Amino acid sequence: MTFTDYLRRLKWRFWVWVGLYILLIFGITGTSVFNGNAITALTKFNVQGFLHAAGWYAAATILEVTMSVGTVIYQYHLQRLLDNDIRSDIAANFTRMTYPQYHQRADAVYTSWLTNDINTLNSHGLTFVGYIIQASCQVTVSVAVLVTYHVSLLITTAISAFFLLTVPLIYRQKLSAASAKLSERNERLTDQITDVLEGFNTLFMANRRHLLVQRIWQASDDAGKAEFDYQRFDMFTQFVINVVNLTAQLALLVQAGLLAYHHAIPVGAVITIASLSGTAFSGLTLLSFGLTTVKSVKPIFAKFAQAVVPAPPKKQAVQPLQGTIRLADVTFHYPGNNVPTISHLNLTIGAHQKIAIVGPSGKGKSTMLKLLSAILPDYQGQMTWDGQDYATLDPDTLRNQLTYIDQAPYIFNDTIRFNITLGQTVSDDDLKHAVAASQLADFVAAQPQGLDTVLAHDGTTISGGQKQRIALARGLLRQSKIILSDEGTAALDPENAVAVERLLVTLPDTTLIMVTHNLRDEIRPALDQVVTL
Ligand SMILES: Nc1ncnc2c1ncn2[C@@H]1O[C@H](COP(=O)(O)OP(=O)(O)OP(=O)(O)O)[C@@H](O)[C@H]1O
Repeated sequence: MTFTDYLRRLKWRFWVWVGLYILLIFGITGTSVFNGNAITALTKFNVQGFLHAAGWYAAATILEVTMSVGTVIYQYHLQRLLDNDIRSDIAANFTRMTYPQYHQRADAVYTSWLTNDINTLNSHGLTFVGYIIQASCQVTVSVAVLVTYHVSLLITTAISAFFLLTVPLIYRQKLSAASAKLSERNERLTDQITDVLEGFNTLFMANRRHLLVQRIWQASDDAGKAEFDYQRFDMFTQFVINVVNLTAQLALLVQAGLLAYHHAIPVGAVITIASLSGTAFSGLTLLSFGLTTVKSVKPIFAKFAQAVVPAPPKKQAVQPLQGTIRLADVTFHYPGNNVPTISHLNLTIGAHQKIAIVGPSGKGKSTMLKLLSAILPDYQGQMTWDGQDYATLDPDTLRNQLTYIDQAPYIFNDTIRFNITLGQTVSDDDLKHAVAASQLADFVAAQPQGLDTVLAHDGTTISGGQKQRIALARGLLRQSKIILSDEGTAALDPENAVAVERLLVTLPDTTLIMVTHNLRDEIRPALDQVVTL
């Protein structure tokens, strides 16, 4: 999608905006014409004509003032629609990305796209589209009116217009490059600020808080340099355009004066021509500047377009597991890692089996759960689900069969209810059951608004164990028949951990694959397999 495509999506609204600009230009041109007419009437001592022109002048001024506000208010209305459109397209693209595709970039980069880049699109894109519309109407109407005074004025206007529109082309490339650099530096600014702020607790405990200032200053200075470079080119382009503009206005004023001196036009017309030439050339300046600036947002759309992933091909829907999941000679490398994380792994997991995966840190236990969840598709060897190759199965429907209880569950800045249901509509009974089974009932009862209590971003106001229990409740609520638990009880006290693990290993008709560093004696007898990586 390009910027023009998004403007097309505004349909009739865009033309309403153009209409408001046309009315604005009628107002601006009207004030120039009636101002001149009033002076011409005065030079002829025609009081009635003077008052008549003054009346029209007042009407044109009211139109100008009203429309100059109306066009801006309407622009903000369009901006809201455009921003929603662009942001939801970017977000829709995230939903099509595979897990590795999404994680190619840091979250802060995406934040920058959705905030900094959208702000740039508003300030350099839509605002300047407004200027282009205004300028195009302004130039057309004022030149048309100018020509009615004397046709020779057209020649001076045409020559000046040529220079005004071509000179900035020299700087267009540089401006585009500066805009691309600015966008990239803004990404880095957001990335570095997010990184250092999220490390606040670590820096606080290590008494290294001064790093906050150092890192934020450095990131700010880098982004500031890029902004400075952009504005430097922008202002230089404006300066050159303004010089040509003022020279052209001066030429037209001299020409109008000479025409009046030779009685080719009335004296009052000199005022109108001076004012109209100001309007026409400031219009051309705006047009020239607007075209250059709007082009500078192109790299932002090019960047978004590069990240677009096509809708995945339709694959076979996954049915509940009846037989086995099999891994045959599976090897997996993370991109850029020299050694494989998983090497020639063979494993059979029967439906309803309870399995523990143990092994030293960094051996690939979590990676194995990710392979089983079909979020890491680039492995060698073969994985099958009831005999069907994972590669032929639709990963979304496969994940519908699973619950993944994460090592470090994410808590949204939303209610406890949302954090458990993730927006799914569930019955109160099911919710209560999931809360009780994950040992959360006391915690919920102690909250001021119970399930409707809002939790802080990333659960900074609750304990690690409480986060894990919320993740467990999420999992139990899904009632899926396969549970993958990645150290899902590691943050719980031994008593609660045993209670939760006991619940997991006794869930009927459920397959459990549990990664653990602490295989408890109370749990071991209930397991069908212990796999050591
Ligand atoms: N996204 C990634 N990109 C590159 N390497 C990764 C990525 N995730 C994990 N690794 C590497 O893969 C290896 C296995 O990681 P994994 O998290 O699967 O280990 P683990 O056995 O679960 O460890 P732990 O018991 O400490 O949780 C590690 O060496 C890790 O550095």
